[in-house]
Amino acid sequence: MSATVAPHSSDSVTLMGAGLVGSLLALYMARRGHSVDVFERRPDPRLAGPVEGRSINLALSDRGWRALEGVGIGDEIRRVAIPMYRRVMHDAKGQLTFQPYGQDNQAIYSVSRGGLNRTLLELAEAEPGVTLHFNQQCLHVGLKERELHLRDAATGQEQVRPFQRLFGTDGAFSAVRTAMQKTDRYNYSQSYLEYGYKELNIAPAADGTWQLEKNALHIWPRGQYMMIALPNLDGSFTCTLFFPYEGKHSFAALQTPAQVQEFFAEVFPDAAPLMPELIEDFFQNPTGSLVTVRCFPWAFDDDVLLLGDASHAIVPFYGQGMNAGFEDCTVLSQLMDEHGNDWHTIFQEFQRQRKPNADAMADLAIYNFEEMRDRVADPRFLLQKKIESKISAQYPDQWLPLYSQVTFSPDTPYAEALANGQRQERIMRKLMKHIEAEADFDKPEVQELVHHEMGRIAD
Ligand SMILES: Cc1cc2nc3c(=O)[nH]c(=O)nc-3n(C[C@H](O)[C@H](O)[C@H](O)COP(=O)(O)OP(=O)(O)OC[C@H]3O[C@@H](n4cnc5c(N)ncnc54)[C@H](O)[C@@H]3O)c2cc1C
Ligand SMILES: NC(=O)C1=CN([C@@H]2O[C@H](COP(=O)(O)OP(=O)(O)OC[C@H]3O[C@@H](n4cnc5c(N)ncnc54)[C@H](OP(=O)(O)O)[C@@H]3O)[C@@H](O)[C@H]2O)C=CC1
Ligand SMILES: Nc1ccccc1C(=O)C[C@H](N)C(=O)O
Repeated sequence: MSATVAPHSSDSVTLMGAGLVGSLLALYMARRGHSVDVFERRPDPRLAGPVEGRSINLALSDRGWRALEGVGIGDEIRRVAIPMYRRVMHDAKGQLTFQPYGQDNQAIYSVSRGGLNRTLLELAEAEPGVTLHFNQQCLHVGLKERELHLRDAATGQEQVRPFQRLFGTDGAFSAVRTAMQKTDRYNYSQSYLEYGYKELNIAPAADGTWQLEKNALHIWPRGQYMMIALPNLDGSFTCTLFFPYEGKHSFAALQTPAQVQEFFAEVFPDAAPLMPELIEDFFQNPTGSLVTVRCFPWAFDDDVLLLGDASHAIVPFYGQGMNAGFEDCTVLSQLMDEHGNDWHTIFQEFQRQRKPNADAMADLAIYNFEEMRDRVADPRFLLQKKIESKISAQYPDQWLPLYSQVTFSPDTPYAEALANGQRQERIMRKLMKHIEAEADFDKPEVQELVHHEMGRIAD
């Protein structure tokens, strides 16, 4: 798709945060002819090199692709993205089972966070009217005065700058949101899981190839915890251990190199030999916390709007946080097409449309953690998924699995996907009482029940 959107105006806009959403939004705004100033607390990642131990790669799916294609950069990113067609589950004996994500050619894509961010910044900076200001930490926002209080992280120098219209894309711990939280009747909640995450690494083989199936997302489901691995272009995999902070199997219980080595050899026996730097990684990489942030409103007057994690930080288990933030950019752009310079309507409509979807995605993300760490190890669950894909093949217009609605259906709002998924789950529970094997799907009583339920969905 080609670069889009005719400019409507040349308002001056300010973005706080040049992460994934901020750098994409800068491109969207610049392509509309706005002059754009972007402030970012970190140094320019194009000069600083990769930051170790911080979500190295991400799963990009259709909502994200749509937003990238909206500014004409889908193909460029696709060239460096690795398709993952299925889950591969590793049991405690190293035996494998498989679960496809969708139809034959459907995949989620592993992309480098740093690479994607750098590409977006490069493209944004090449647009006329875009100025990137790195090492600029927002200390405070004067909402009523329309002032930014910034500190230069390199020199320590502080400055106050006016803004005309501000977009808060400064992530889960947003300073722009902090300012809004101090306004009257502001709703805010944050909820931490009792789990943390640690990024580890599976090395490439000596010839630079992948030591596990390349085009898959790998899961070691262990009931109360799990490890996952996503492929990188250099033949390595980035693994993430999602693990309780406290308890028998927990970060607290693994204090010495010997304890870590022994634990991995026992519970991840096929992965441990592929992780030569396990001990260094485990003790040097930080343990990240996992938080869901909900807040409302997202707009302050017609002057300030939150997007991305700043307004809806979710736990990472569906691989949708960035995708949802990119979808924010798509929706905002559509609203700008519809309403021109009427920022009041744009901001109000944006938060009205997006808030229920962000809330639904937050719930789905928590739900997927249980599925990934526990249910995928259950043969009944995998059987249910096979039966569900048979229903979907038989009734393609009436039944799309929840995972596909979230991941491969950018026209289906998250809230609608969640509601459909809950209804489907109720039907599957009824059906599975009659099913012991895949072939049972063709039994007359099962077919009759499926037919009956489809009739009710259609009504
Ligand atoms: C372990 C993990 C795995 C994940 N995996 C996936 C995945 O597979 N797929 C997916 O879609 N999502 C995933 N996510 C979620 C994804 O990382 C986020 O949703 C996404 O990064 C949000 O983008 P953002 O631009 O809103 O925030 P960020 O990417 O965090 O960007 C915010 C930017 O603002 C800057 N900033 C912060 N505070 C200030 C300040 N005071 N002043 C100036 N600048 C500031 C930050 O330095 C940063 O550059 C994952 C998250 C985690 C933690
Ligand atoms: N939903 C979730 O569970 C999580 C989401 N994320 C998202 O992932 C993306 C990348 O994150 P990453 O680069 O690793 O970010 P970091 O974890 O490096 O966080 C960036 C900054 O946020 C502040 N911060 C970090 N953790 C906390 C906390 N628990 N409470 C208050 N402030 C905190 C710190 O600021 P300072 O140094 O000033 O204290 C830190 O330097 C971001 O989008 C973030 O929004 C990140 C972690 C968890
Ligand atoms: N990127 C992630 C990061 C952390 C945890 C999960 C993911 C996933 O993408 C999971 C995938 N959507 C799945 O359902 O198998």
